Amino acid sequence: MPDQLLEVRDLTVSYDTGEHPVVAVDHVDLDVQAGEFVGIVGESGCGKSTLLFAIAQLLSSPAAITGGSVKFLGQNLVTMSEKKLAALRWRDFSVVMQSAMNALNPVKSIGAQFQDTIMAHDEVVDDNRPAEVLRLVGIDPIHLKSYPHQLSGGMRQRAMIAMALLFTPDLIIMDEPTSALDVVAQRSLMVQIKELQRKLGFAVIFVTHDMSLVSHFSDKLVVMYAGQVVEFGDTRAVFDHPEHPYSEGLLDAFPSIRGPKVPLTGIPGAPPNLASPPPGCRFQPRCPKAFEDCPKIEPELYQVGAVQSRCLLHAPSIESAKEVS
Ligand SMILES: Nc1ncnc2c1ncn2[C@@H]1O[C@H](COP(=O)(O)OP(=O)(O)OP(=O)(O)O)[C@@H](O)[C@H]1O
Repeated sequence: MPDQLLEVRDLTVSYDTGEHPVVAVDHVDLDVQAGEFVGIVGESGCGKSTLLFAIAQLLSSPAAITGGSVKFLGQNLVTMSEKKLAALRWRDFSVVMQSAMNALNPVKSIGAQFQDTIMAHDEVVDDNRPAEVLRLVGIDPIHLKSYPHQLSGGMRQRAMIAMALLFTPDLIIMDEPTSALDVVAQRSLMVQIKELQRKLGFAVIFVTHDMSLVSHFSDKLVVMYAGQVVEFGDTRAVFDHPEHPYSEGLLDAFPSIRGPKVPLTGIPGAPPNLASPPPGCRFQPRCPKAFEDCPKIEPELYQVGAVQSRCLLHAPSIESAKEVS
């Protein structure tokens, strides 16, 4: 398998809401290598879920991809027929969304739902595979006969992850899979996802609000703000030395579990309305480091050491940034 699994380029998604379309994903680039764990963080409404849905080609009206490409193992999913996509989904990449109760069919047993997924693909699957994947996520295969309501919230999320593993995909896309669980169940599910990832070698794209989860589990970190990637790099590098003032604000807004106790400082104000984002840098109205050029120039992602940051403070020169803008 080639190292480069996913290559997202210039991806733009709009919600057509009439006069002013909401551009929820704005020219996003993202690379995921085989076996990598990529976390995506950002405040509510910054476009994280829309980005995941766009990557998986699961958007529905009024949302639509208005530009860019999503190459998975070299094939552009944006222009692919629904039939080809259906063959790839679950087999080569799978998706686990926020609430398993909504994703699972309440009137079918877990086993029947696994069979439906298997039947939808022309793959030969060992009869024992459903039991095997349930065991992998720590559920007794006896529960193949159970209905979703007979399982706890944590077990339902595990069952969804088991389903996502049926064909041992190369990539699993997860949208806050642990958010409905209590903190202890969250952590144990994350540890299990990480162990499975190490064992089976799949890559993960993981959206969360929880900075402590990404700090422990993801290799790479994407920080989104107002539909754009504002910082990208190795998780450790971003946590140790955030280069974008928004990342800094996000990190300062979360308590450190083991570090010294420091007062938490939130980010003042609220994210902008994406139908009419502020001019220049989208974060400038809330940014403690904003200066006079920030409302005038749209920053690009600039390389700063090992990370990329969309902040004019990192532009090689304001003159060159002006030219691009
Ligand atoms: N059906 C819709 N019509 C119009 N705008 C929408 C619609 N759904 C989402 N949006 C807008 O798209 C933007 C991105 O939403 P999205 O759900 O992707 O953000 P998010 O970062 O995943 O938020 P959360 O963390 O709360 O799940 C938001 O500003 C939201 O207002």
